[in-house]
Amino acid sequence: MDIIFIEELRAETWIGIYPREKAVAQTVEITLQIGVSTASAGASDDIRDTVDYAVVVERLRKDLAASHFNLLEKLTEHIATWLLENFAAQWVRVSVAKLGMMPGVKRVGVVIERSI
Ligand SMILES: Nc1nc2c(c(=O)[nH]1)N=C([C@H](O)[C@@H](O)CO)CN2
Repeated sequence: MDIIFIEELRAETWIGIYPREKAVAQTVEITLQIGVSTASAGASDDIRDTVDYAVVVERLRKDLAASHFNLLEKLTEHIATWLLENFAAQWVRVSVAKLGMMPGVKRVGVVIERSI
């Protein structure tokens, strides 16, 4: 399995179970591993034969700016499903973290793997 990855993407979204989290968008940090054959693009050198990571980042930021979820579990599942349904991905590993939520903790988050 070949992998296209996007690491530590920062995006704004509405996420959390507490009223203060529902009142203001917050930044999440996302790492994606997208399992897709890169053999065609490796041969053709043509962006149309692969997953364009710039397109993934742009569309994901737009999608998340309008998304409201309670749990990181739900947000992470949403991203995994979106990748599998909209790109030529066969497998994805999605990590979503909140930053500085608690004193003495750098990140909290969820990592999932899904496949078609
Ligand atoms: N397993 C989870 N635990 C918690 C979540 C979550 O999304 N998944 N969320 C919260 C709050 O929204 C938290 O981020 C506030 O600090 C608490 N626990």
